[in-house]
Amino acid sequence: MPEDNSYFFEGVEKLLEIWFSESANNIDDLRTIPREEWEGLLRHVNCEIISFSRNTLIDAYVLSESSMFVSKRRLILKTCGTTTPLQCLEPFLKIAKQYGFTEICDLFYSRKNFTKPEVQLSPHRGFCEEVTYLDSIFPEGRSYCLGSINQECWYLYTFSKSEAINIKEGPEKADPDQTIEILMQNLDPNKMTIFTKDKFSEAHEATSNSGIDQILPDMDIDDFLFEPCGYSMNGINKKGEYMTIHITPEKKFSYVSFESNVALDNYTNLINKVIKTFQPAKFIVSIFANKSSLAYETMKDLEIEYSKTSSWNRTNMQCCNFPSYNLLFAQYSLK
Ligand SMILES: C[S@+](CC[C@H](N)C(=O)[O-])C[C@H]1O[C@@H](n2cnc3c(N)ncnc32)[C@H](O)[C@@H]1O
Repeated sequence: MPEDNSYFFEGVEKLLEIWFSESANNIDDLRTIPREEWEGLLRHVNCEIISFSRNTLIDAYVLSESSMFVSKRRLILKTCGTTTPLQCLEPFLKIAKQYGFTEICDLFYSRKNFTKPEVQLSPHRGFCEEVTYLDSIFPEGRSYCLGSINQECWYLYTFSKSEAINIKEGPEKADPDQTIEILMQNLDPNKMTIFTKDKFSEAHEATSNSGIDQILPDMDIDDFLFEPCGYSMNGINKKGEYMTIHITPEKKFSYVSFESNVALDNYTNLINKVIKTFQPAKFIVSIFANKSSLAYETMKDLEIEYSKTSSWNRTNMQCCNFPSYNLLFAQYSLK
């Protein structure tokens, strides 16, 4: 790993998820947007495609800074470092329109607080700047901060068409949707050496040695090991679900993120598996579920309060009810 004392990499990602309403003819598909268009959009973000995988339901891109997933009417763009994902929003909406998608039904932009906000580029130099930028496109959008504003927190901006037109019950027949994110910091240095070129020359060796391939075993994995260290993977399964893991192993600013939209009625086992695999000293969990999701009812009672004999302290827990989604946010640190 780099010995240079001044080197810093911001592992914390900016996560943008956009859902379009079904197009007029019902057959338009974001996956028909050609690769050159995506490459052009990613130039606005300051990152590039380094690997690609797909199945019949989802296209998955590993990026130089994290990942992008494209399905029929949903885009997920997750980028770390000093990337500028909001810079591609307007050009993307223009391109999506040319491919039949004129109306956004849900938009989520979220991120944890940065370790070094001062190195970020506009419009990401602070959450207020990000909100001002998003509000200029979505005057009906709303912004939130969960956790502690003066310590660790997680920012969220949402826009929902049902909210904008004041339909209190939300969309009647939305596709089931849920997303779990686990953002981990201060990781076990021994575990982190797995994600260096000193230890393994091939990404698949790091994937199997760490146990990443056992977290959700039905996923087809596309993985990448950076020089001299750093790791990214996308997994996709036949149901069109995805998982993605990104690892910044450097001891001074270690960070790992796990994200998936796998449908489960209870996420406790998955959270336990992820935590065991990476052994962080602190982490936050967020779970979104819409009304059609298996998780919608159960997540309110989700018991991610580890037993008294475990080594985890839950330092925060908040639940929010949005018009069409429930959100659970919890923060843990070692006792
Ligand atoms: C892109 S990866 C994963 C980032 C992810 N957001 C995370 O969870 O940390 C970042 C790690 O790869 C390393 N790295 C090495 N070469 C890189 C490159 N060309 N671009 C981005 N990161 C690189 C960084 O130092 C860092 O440890």
